[in-house]
Amino acid sequence: MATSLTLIATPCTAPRSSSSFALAPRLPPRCSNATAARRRVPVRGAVRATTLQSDQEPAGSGDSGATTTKLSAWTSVRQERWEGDLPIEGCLPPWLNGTYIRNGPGMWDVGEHAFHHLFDGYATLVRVSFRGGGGARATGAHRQIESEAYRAAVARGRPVLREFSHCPAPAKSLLHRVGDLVGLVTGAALTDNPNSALLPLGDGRVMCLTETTKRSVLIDPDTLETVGRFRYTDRLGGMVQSAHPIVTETEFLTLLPDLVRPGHLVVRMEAGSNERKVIGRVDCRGGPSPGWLHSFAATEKYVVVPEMPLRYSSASLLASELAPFYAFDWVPASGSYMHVMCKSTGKTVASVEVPPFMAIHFINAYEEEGDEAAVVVDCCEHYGDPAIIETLVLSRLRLLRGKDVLPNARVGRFRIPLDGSPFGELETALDPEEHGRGMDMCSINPARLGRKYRYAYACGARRPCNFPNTLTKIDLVEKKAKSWHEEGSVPSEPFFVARPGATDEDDGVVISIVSSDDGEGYALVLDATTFEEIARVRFPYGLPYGFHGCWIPATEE
Ligand SMILES: CC(=O)/C=C/C=C(C)/C=C/C1=C(C)CCCC1(C)C
Ligand SMILES: CC(/C=C/C=O)=C\C=C\C=O
Ligand SMILES: [Fe+2]
Repeated sequence: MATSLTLIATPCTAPRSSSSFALAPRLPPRCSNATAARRRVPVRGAVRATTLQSDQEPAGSGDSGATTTKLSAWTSVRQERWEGDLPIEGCLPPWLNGTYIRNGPGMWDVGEHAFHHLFDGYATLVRVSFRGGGGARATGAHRQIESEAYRAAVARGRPVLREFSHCPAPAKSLLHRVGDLVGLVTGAALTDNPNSALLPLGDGRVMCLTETTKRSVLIDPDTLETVGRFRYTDRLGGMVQSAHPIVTETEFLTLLPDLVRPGHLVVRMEAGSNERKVIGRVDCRGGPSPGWLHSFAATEKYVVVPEMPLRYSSASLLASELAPFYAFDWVPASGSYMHVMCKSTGKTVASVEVPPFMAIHFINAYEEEGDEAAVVVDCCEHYGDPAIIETLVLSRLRLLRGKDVLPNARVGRFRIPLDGSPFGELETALDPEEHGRGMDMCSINPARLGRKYRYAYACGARRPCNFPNTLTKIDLVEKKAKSWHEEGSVPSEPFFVARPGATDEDDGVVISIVSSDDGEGYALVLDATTFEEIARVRFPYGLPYGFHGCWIPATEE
């Protein structure tokens, strides 16, 4: 593991104590916001880079009521590559040995171009490696993923490929227009910006991907370097995929939406292989194209394929124009469905109509046996309303801090009967007031994947707010939630890491990266049982928001 500077951490101090030092980054970060000034603040002999107030923020808009904000969550923190030792406040558990990496957008500006939507940002990795116990230490790193989309944008000073909310202007010459058309039909004009999932595969490789099938990349989890392309040896084709394959030690399961003949291929790839094999195909029931499928769920025996009324817009993709929801149309009359495919036979064993739903992230699913055999599927459900997509527009995130404009969300629980009934149920798993009616960016104990489970960790809301601002532990049995909140701070997905040898479902820690109101960035470690803070590990500068994390346990030394 490369580290650039000497350690000045003071392990096992009280949480939030400031008895440790920030270190100078190898390259000082630059805030891309042209109006933001920067200064270097000496901290006990070391230096800390701080983003000063951006005038994009209206006075008095912070949810702390302050007139200024230094929050870095929605700013491009320009950091091609940074590595360093990180001071620890609090006490890391002795067993916490390994690397947490988070992927997400983090660079929303290139040249003169400023992206419009949270999902557009170029993929940015942030790593914290922990060694707990007596000689506790933590090291950090921050690096851009070198996708084709990112490299081309940096070279040309503007985005070149289609991103989530951005379509490049059509070419001027006839010859180039023909080139554009070929790019649209083949999918070559789409981004490969892999800012969604970060997947340690069963064979040790670490993959980053987005929803286009164009290119997924492999990264080095120590240096965060982009080491190459993940090349599939099959010829399954297609333009889009789920951003959240379900990965275990032995396999990689994913869904490939078919935009031509509306349906989904359910595919599996064995650990160590580069070849996806088709398990089966599910036809869509509503039209005119498959529902957006950012994630899905699976039980031990079945794969659950969701079909919601926010549907891919083929016209938007072929004409390189934005649809009402960027690449999607909201078609409520087309209905909502859930399909269940048996993993071993590829047969669809249930296909039911369900109440209208809107879900980006599925939490988990499990089988219920007996006379009323069913598949239970949980998701972060936005009350069948696609408004959440618009909530994630960057100007709204920056300008509406402290305004109560975050749409309500809940833990939606589907019950899909396996007896041939035509309808499935959708209920609210616990009173949404328990988590402030905000709910997204979830994780569970991976040992409970596809099995009956009790706890989910997610971002909830302390209102008023325009974005989820708490970390919440949901108890689906007691129907209660415990929350962590810090005024004005934006925490990212709480990621559960089990204590080695644990048998209780919540025996472990939860890690999140927080961008705080005072411009700081730190990794927060909560005790997953009590949901109390046990440590924070500070970066010497503020960090941008990010989506999803992963954990790579240290190998024995
Ligand atoms: C990060 C996240 O939650 C979602 C990202 C989705 C992306 C980048 C979607 C990209 C797409 C295009 C650029 C055009 C084709 C359709 C679609 C896959 C939505
Ligand atoms: C950040 C987010 C939704 C927040 C809703 O409250 C969705 C991110 C999706 C990418 O993985
Ligand atoms: Fe996601």
